[in-house]
Amino acid sequence: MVVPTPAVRTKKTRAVGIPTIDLFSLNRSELIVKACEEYGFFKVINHGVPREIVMRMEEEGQKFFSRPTVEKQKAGPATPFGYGCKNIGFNGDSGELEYLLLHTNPLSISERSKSISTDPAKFSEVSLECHVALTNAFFPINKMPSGAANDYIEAVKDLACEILDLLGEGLWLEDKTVLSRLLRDVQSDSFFRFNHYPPFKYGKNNPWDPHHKFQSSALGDTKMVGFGEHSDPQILTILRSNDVGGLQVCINDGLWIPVAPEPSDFYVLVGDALQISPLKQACVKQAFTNGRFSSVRHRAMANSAKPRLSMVYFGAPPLDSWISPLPDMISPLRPCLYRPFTWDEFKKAAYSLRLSDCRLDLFRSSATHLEL
Ligand SMILES: C=C1C[C@]23C[C@@]1(O)CC[C@H]2[C@@]12CC[C@H](O)[C@@](C)(C(=O)O1)[C@H]2[C@@H]3C(=O)O
Ligand SMILES: O=C(O)CCC(=O)C(=O)O
Ligand SMILES: [Fe+2]
Repeated sequence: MVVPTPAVRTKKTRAVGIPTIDLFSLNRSELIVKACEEYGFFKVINHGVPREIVMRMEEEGQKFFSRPTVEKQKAGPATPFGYGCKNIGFNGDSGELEYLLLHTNPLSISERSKSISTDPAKFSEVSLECHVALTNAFFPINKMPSGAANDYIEAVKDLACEILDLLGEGLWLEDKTVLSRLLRDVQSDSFFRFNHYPPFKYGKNNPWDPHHKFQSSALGDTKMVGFGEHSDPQILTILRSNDVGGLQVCINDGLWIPVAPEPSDFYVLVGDALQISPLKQACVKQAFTNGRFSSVRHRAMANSAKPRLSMVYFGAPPLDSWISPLPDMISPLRPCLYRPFTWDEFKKAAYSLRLSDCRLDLFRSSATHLEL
């Protein structure tokens, strides 16, 4: 049997033309706006998230997924939070992966950590001050929670907020922090997800086997879907993985681009709630930006001989927040494309649909709906 070498794999998965934003650069806000408009996807370097925080979180993920299945199942089933294996959501989607989906509220993580780790405090320790702050309507939080998960989530939330503020600057919004405030809100409905894709096994019934009828000429062409095609419903996603590839993004309506794994960097994905670019595609997905940006469709393949571990932060507003185009994004030439809706309403719609469905189509305002 001819087993493709890792060198072939690396070449086949090298990313083409994905924008990289250096957060130290002077023109970063314009570049971020351009990347959001053109791709809805970009890589950030010089992001300021300490490596130690990332490595501690990765270690926690590795430890969890290497536990016996019965132990992992104690953190499940994912309804939607907790441990899930192969089943994604509630409507029959499945994939080649196992995952841990968490709400980012520190108290909720702390509660869950008891079934996730043999050392829950290391995974998520909430300080007394933080506990008081979170349970008191009149916080400020001046003492950060500690524990790998809290530290990681705080760090990537700060990164997401910095990017949203730069976006606000690049869009010349009157209030540049209007979006980041939603993520910083103590009631924010943001999620965190660990995805663990198993290594692809050589052998029978394997498309890499030369005798298999689906055998592909090159490893990169093999279709073993880990996490199927979708857009993320939230405002902004911050994704980081280990050094194993698999992520692909869809650009120009149908062209799938493999994204090179970059364990020291982060990838940023525009979610449905941020999207803009009006009437560009049949499946329009835009909200705050009234169609100027498009949420990026992406998927993750499970083609690698090594397990892939991704750590994904989904920045979302509080459930009762209204999602409607920002006033700066509406003009006589760019009329409001969507009826206003709450994040709660949108999430309910998302959970009633399949992974690959275009949820924002349900919220188009009646006038623009007729145009399609
Ligand atoms: C099939 C589904 C899983 C999902 C909820 C949904 O009904 C449609 C959106 C899916 C998604 C994609 C991005 C995130 O991974 C996720 C947590 C989210 O907010 O929307 C998942 C949902 C899930 O796995 O629960
Ligand atoms: O694992 C990945 O790289 C992608 C995961 C993803 O798209 C998600 O969790 O929503
Ligand atoms: Fe996603």
